[in-house]
Amino acid sequence: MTERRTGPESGPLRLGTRRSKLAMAQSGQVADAVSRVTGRSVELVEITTYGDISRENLAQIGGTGVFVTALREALLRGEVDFAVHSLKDLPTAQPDDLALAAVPVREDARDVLVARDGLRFAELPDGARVGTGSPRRMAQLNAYARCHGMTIETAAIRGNVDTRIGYVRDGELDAVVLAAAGLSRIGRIDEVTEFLSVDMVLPAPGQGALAIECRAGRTAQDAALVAALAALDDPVTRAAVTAERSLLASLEAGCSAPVGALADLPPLSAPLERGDSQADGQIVKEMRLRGVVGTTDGSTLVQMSTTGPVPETHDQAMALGRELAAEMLAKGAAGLMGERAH
Ligand SMILES: NCc1[nH]cc(CCC(=O)O)c1CC(=O)O
Repeated sequence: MTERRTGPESGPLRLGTRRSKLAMAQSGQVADAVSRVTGRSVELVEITTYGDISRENLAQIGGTGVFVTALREALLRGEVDFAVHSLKDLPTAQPDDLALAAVPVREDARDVLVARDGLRFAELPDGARVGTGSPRRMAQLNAYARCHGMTIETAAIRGNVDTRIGYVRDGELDAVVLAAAGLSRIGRIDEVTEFLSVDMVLPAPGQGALAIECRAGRTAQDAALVAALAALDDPVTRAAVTAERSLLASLEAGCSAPVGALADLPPLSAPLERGDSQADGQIVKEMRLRGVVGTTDGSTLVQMSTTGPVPETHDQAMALGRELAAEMLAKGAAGLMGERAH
């Protein structure tokens, strides 16, 4: 932009961000991308959220939205122009006055193990203490352990990524489980001792994806920003995370419930491209949605998947999630979520 004007439409865009190292890293990356597509400079505005100051266990404070509410309030008060969230931390219901302007290309969605002595999960000794505060991770790790004759003890931890890895470095725990995307964004991906296969641990709905949120276009300026940010949207990632979150919402589970979900383009037989299949001579892109619900002790898991054409609209993506949820509920999924804290 060469023309200089005064007023909010020409000054720097203000990006509301949490202060954690992970939030600052992902906000910094998005800030660069936003300046590239809008031609405007982006200024980071630090905001403290309840999730950052509370010492309570996430499951106890309710999970959904603790990291997000303060950022949204700053948006609605007009103190910032947009915010970047880890998509997995967003409540499934989208408020009318805010727009999910872009879901950029997803990073590695997997969970990873950071263990002492370079150990993989299957190499952990009996009684190993594995840190994770996530009922979803506990359920799937405990189920894997039971299946393979291992005994592990899960320890509910929380805190930022550095703090969690610290429990392994100082010998308090044998291993911790984290999201690959988080480690990669703060430059600590080299410390991973195993990338956990999604057949072993399905990630949280939306894991590895970011959400760029701004005010819904009530004013011309807001509408212009929504339109400009759309350049950073990846339709396949958006369809995948929409289906995953629809599954979560249809299971009526909060983000701290033991629900894993992943939608991707499944590999099919050569010579077709990844994610393609042939029907009546036509190439049809397919998306596979996998879901899991379990008890945290891993004694019962309901794990199912469904495949359909890659959703082209929001409603189609929502339908994919709803359909899988209905099948999972028919197999008893609801009874496994009774451990929710609220
Ligand atoms: N629950 C906290 C949180 N929110 C997003 C990430 C990582 C980044 C992502 O999943 O996109 C993490 C840390 C973790 O689960 O290890």
